[in-house]
Amino acid sequence: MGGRRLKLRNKTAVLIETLISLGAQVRWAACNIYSTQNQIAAALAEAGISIFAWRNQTEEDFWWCIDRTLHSDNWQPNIILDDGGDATHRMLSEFPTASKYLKGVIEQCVTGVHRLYQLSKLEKLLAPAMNVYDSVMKSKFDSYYCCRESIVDALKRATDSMLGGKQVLVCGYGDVGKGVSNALKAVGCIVSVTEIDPICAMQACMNGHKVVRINDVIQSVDIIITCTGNKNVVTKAHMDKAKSGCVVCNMGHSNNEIDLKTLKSSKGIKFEMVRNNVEHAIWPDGKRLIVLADGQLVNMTFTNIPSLVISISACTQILAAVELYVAPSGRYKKDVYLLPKKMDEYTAALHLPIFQAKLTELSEEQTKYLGLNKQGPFKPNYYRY
Ligand SMILES: NC(=O)c1ccc[n+]([C@@H]2O[C@H](COP(=O)([O-])OP(=O)(O)OC[C@H]3O[C@@H](n4cnc5c(N)ncnc54)[C@H](O)[C@@H]3O)[C@@H](O)[C@H]2O)c1
Repeated sequence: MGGRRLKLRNKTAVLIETLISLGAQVRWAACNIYSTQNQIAAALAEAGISIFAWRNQTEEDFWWCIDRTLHSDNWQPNIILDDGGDATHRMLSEFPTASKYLKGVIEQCVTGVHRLYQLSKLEKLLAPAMNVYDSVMKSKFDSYYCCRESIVDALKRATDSMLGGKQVLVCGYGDVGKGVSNALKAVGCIVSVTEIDPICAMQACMNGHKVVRINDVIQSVDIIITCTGNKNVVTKAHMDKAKSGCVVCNMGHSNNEIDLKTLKSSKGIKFEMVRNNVEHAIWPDGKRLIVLADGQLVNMTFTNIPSLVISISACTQILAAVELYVAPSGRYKKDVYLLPKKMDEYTAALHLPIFQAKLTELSEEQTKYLGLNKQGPFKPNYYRY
């Protein structure tokens, strides 16, 4: 099957193209294809990849798509590349016998990673699992560097408004929140941050952001962006208090960081679509909030991921998949592993030539002095980049 080229460069396309070029058979299920994914779905279909996804899926549709991907027509996947853990959990609950063919699970999202560690604690993992979300290259590029650039682009495309001088509330100051806050500050926004973790809160202070509680500032902010990976961070009660014209959007993986479900089922609040993926929520007194992308990832909805980030993510995931697939039995148990440090470094090294970057080589003397191998790994697993 190798060698087929897809016409489009998106994360899924590059991942799937590389997998098929390695001889893998691939099935893809997605939850609610975003507008930017329409073309990619068409390209995948054209290339003969089985896709189970469409827009405006119901919950039932979503599980049907995952089931077709996991177990139908004598299809037995031996590697799951998951994004959120739904496929992994479905395999466990619905098709435990099919999982005997499973050599590994690769998880790329923080929510899915949490779920993997929970399964591991209960000794319920079906196969060795690799947490690529926390690999340095994946997390820094997908979460920090990419979000730092794409939030400005997404807000501009969605609202066509000036960002300078706007009061922005960023909920969560992990890698995504850091990228978002720092980018918006750089274009002149006045950024406040909410955090539950004192270390991240201190980091926000050190970068010049005010650390606040949502209730204390909600009445005055112009833009609210959730980046927590948590649920109901912005509630209906918060939105009741927000000022008219406030933009509400989410950068986290799940669409429940903003409680739009309650808002949409509230009597008296009307929703009006003003353009693709931009809605007004209208209160009986005429107040309007601008809700972007129906609470889904705002950057993914309005912009495309840069090819460098795609390449790094795909590279990390493929290396993890190959490692679990070819590992001799016994190397990995039914547990959750981080990507071996050497592979993280290898991913970085492969991308350095793009920037004409030249690494310094350790001398023999320095190698001995630091107690390292000349070819790496250059840092211990606990090193914080
Ligand atoms: N939009 C994108 O392109 C993109 C890219 C990567 C990750 N993500 C998603 O963004 C989310 C955040 O990712 P991350 O890597 O920054 O995770 P992270 O765990 O590093 O950061 C999340 C932060 O939110 C804080 N938090 C949790 N609950 C909170 C609450 N109620 N109020 C305030 N702060 C709270 C946590 O303490 C943490 O510091 C995840 O859902 C992730 O999947 C999105």
